[in-house]
Amino acid sequence: KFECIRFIDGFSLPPPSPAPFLTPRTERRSLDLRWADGSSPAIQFDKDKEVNVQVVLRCRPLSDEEQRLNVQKAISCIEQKKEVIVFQNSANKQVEKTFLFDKVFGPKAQQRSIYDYAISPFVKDVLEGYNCTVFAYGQTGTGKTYTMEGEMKFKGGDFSGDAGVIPRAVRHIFDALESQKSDYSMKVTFLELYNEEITDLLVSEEHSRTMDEKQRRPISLMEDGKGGAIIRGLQEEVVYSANDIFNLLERGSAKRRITDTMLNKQSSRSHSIFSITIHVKEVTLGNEELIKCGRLNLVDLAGSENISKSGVREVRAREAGEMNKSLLTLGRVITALVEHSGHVPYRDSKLTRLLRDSLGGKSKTCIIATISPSVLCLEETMSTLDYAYRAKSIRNKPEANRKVSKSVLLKDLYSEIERMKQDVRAAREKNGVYIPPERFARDEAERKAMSEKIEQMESNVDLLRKEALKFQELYQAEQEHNLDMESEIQKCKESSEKSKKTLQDLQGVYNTTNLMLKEKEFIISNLLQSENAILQRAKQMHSNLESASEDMSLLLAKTERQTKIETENQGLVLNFGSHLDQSLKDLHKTVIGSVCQHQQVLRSMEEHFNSFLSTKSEATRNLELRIANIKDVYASGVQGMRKLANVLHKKSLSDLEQMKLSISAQMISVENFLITAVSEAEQVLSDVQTSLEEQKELLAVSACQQEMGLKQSLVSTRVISRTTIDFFNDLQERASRLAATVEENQMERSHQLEVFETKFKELSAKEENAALEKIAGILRNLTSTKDNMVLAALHNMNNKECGRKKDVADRNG
Ligand SMILES: Nc1ncnc2c1ncn2[C@@H]1O[C@H](COP(=O)(O)OP(=O)(O)OP(=O)(O)O)[C@@H](O)[C@H]1O
Repeated sequence: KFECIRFIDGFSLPPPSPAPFLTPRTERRSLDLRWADGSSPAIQFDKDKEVNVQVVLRCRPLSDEEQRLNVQKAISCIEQKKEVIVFQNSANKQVEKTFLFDKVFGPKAQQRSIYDYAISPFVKDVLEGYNCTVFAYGQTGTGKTYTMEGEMKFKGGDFSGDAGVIPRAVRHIFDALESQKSDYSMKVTFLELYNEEITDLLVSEEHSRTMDEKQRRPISLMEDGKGGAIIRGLQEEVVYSANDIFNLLERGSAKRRITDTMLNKQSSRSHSIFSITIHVKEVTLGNEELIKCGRLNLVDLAGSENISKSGVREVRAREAGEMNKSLLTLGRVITALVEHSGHVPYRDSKLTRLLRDSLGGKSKTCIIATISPSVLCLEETMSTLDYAYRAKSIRNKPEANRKVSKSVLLKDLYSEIERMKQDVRAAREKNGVYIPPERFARDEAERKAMSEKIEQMESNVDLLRKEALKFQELYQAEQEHNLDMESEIQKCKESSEKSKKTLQDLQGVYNTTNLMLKEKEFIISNLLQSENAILQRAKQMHSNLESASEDMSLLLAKTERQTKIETENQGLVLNFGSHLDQSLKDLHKTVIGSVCQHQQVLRSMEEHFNSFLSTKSEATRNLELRIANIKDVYASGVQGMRKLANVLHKKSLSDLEQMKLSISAQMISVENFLITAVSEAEQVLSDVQTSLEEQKELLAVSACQQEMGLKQSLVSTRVISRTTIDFFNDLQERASRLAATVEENQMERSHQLEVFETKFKELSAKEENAALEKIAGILRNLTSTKDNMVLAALHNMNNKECGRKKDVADRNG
């Protein structure tokens, strides 16, 4: 009979089985193994020291087949920089995405390098009493089994260069123990998790055949009530040498379920966990013997695969679905750990229950993510890289297991032996009864209590299921309501878009009106300019008239008639000037009035537009605020629902009553939330409608005002143009009259000038003749005077000559 062995204090390690120095023979026993015990009284070194899960990436080379088909590579590994670059084609562009890991191994990396870097340090930690886990994760056919197991044929106890992590770790552990020269014992387990069922890979065919039905209990995973898991019925094999382990490995791995898929000829369809547990004896100063215990878990996960790509059908497709399900749970656990969510869904799959201590627990963990370089596997490669990259952020708090004194271990062992002896005695003495009555009674009581508990739990589960259904319905109703709200929001958005459009149209109308007004202003300024020019001309004409009146007054002074005409003309001109002044004043007033009117219209329109715009923007702001509020309410509602789901989940495990209370409270809160959301939505709708009504009214008023303004401006423009035309007609008439008068005056003046000219000519001719006569008289007088003077001078000169001649004659003679 195989029995479970109790552990000291709920400790997470297997029981202290005899070390080589205690039991020098191989034995096989069925054991309860405890994993991931949250309450482990382990000795804590660096209690608060958290370390990240180490993530190593390995990219395999292209297979012979892929090379033959000339498949393109989409991955580049830069080992020195610990980077992986993925080349993706998106919208005819090549996009590069880079991922950074703790270590990157390219296609040429050797099995030995990976072991030396990723696993070798764990051997020392295990011998120090730590639990360590290495697991390989990746798409089907990317080299997980190759990395973890590799070549498993051991010739003469030695392995080839292709041997993977497991055989290398085994050899390393034995070498280390030998060099330490310490006493130790070692046990191994090898299990397979297939379709959520655990199979022992170390049970030999012969052994399972000899076991009767009762003895062949299925291996079950049980809660230990402290957050850990117990694998009931898993065989532990005590080993004494590396060769023992190699033999077991060959046997176990041959039993793994493999199949031929399109991606891998020997695809593992299950997750496998190979564990080595080592007890090492340590002698303290007081000569007390302590036992250290460490465990190395080596996990080869099934391939994460795309069912259509891997080409599996029917049974295999279901199998792949199960595999993906447990991997999905693993993904959710990683996400929850990375995001520090309150609830980590370890319990959702056996795989995550087994790996609990390795992810976010007290173990030291290394993940080897494997990928293919092929461009055809890009989608799965990206998913593996994302998965592995996220896992880098998981933090574990490694703790070494408590060292147990040898005496305590022996005490436990003796009590165990005693129990077994009792069993044997009972079997011998009472034919057909295999256990002592006390134990039978105790077991019966336990069984009864358990079955009661199971019944109660089942009824609880039913109730919870019903509650969950209710909440699912509530959630669906809420989702529908949210959809309605979303469509309402969409409608609101559309109406706000329409309003924006109308506003833009109005803006356009406003712009064109502005342009028109500017044109009118331009016309008015032109009119003012022409008015100024007319005024100038009038002034000029005025000055011309003044000069003409001066001329006329001159002429009037000359003739009586001229004076009369002048007076008439002056009267006419004065009359015209006053008329002209009056007309110009009228025109000026009309123009100023029209300009004022235009300006008023413009101002009122501008004010109206400004107020309309501010109201509009206020309404839009309010609308946006309300939409944001609704979104917030919606988000908080969803968050509330999520929290509610979490709370329900937790509560369902412990206290149904409390849960009911919480459910009713939550229901009230959900109801309140719904009522608030509905009233909010109604409020928003009514607000939106009122704002739309207001906008409509504003638009109608603005249109009326614009129409009135335009009509007024049209009327005033017509008045201006009519006045201007009248004024020009009047001006033309007056100008023609003035021209006629001026012509008349000119004719009169030219006649007067002609008369004046003839008279002047006559007078001047007379004066000229008189002057000529006078000049002739003067000249005559002057000539006679000169003649007389010449005669007198000649007489004088003759006298003087006669005198000189007399003198000369006197002297001579
Ligand atoms: N780094 C590598 N170097 C050489 N060959 C490799 C490498 N990685 C994988 N291979 C080869 O690729 C094939 C598939 O590898 P393996 O069976 O280990 O993939 P797997 O990820 O375990 O797939 P599955 O999930 O289907 O079990 C094997 O023939 C293996 O020898």
